Amino acid sequence: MTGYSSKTDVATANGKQNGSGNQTGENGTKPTEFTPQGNHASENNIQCSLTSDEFRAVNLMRQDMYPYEVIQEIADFIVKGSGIRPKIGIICGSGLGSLADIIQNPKVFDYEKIPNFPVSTVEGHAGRLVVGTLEGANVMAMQGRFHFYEGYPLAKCSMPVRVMKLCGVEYLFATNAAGGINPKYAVGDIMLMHDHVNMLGFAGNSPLQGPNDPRFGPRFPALVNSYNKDLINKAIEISKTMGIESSVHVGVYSCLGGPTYETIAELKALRMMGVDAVGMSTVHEVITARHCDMKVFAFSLITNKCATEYSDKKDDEASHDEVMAVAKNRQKTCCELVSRLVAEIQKTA
Ligand SMILES: O=P(O)(O)O[C@@H]1C[C@H](O)[C@@H](CO)O1
Ligand code: HPA
Repeated sequence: MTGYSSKTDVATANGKQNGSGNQTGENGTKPTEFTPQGNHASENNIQCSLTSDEFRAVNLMRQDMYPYEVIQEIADFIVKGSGIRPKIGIICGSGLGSLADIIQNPKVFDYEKIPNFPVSTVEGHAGRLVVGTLEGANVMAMQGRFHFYEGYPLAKCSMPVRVMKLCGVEYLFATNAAGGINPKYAVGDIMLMHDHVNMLGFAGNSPLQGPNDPRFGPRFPALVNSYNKDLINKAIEISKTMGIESSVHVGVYSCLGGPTYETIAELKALRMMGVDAVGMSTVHEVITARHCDMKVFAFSLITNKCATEYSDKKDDEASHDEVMAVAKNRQKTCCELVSRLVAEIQKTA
């Protein structure tokens, strides 16, 4: 979806561009001259030619303030609807939706049916919330996450983490597909995240921007020790028992805004900064989870190798098809790692 603009460049709700401001939309509705209050269009006396429905659609997508009470309502809807108070929340990365398929006695909520919930727009993100049990533990999993490049503000991308918190979740498992920058990483390896570089944060964007509600957490949360060391160590032990320790690493992830994959110069810069894997998600979810004091475990499945030198090889180009194919190939291993770690948590509970 594009933002609204002047009359010569009208954005429509389905993302198509019309040539002039005063035509009839595809659904036969004639755009009304709609001047939203308090935005730059009205301040500069530029008329906005969206229909009121279109304006509402844009506004809904851009909405980033979710008051505590709204989050509470969503959480109540899920807890009542499932009859379960989950302890562990799982976010499935691109192509890793099968992490939710292993949940037993699942109660499934399509995102469209959850009040005030965004919808998934990316291939490999089904758009369902699955609540049930795994290894005897109550869990909820997002089969589909929200990304900044989809047009959602960061606070909206990570709003479901707060929903998890108010459902009772204490542990967040965030997973993602990522490009491997560390030359030692191979496609199909797993990187346990022990830190991140928040590139969107460098640019002044945070899911915690705006008024702080202390019922969630402090105004200025610390982020050192964000990634729970006990869980990382447990995962390393599990990888040994699975016989995959040589393809499991501990490293630093960085999130860029996407949807473009990175240039060689960007990848070189990230490597110099100590980044091992790069993606387009997770960091804002981790920030939101740490803000409300959840324990975080996160890993990247390395779905492609990132070139940090110039060459003519077509192989160097990342593609979402490749990302999805590798994730599909490695889903069994990822599921086993997650199940075993959940079992460990459940054992010590
Ligand atoms: O949701 P994740 O971070 O796993 O997905 C990655 C980043 C983009 O959404 C997509 C690019 O292929 O995969
Ligand atoms: N870059 C950014 N995001 C990604 C990549 C990548 O190479 N692979 C999977 N998600």
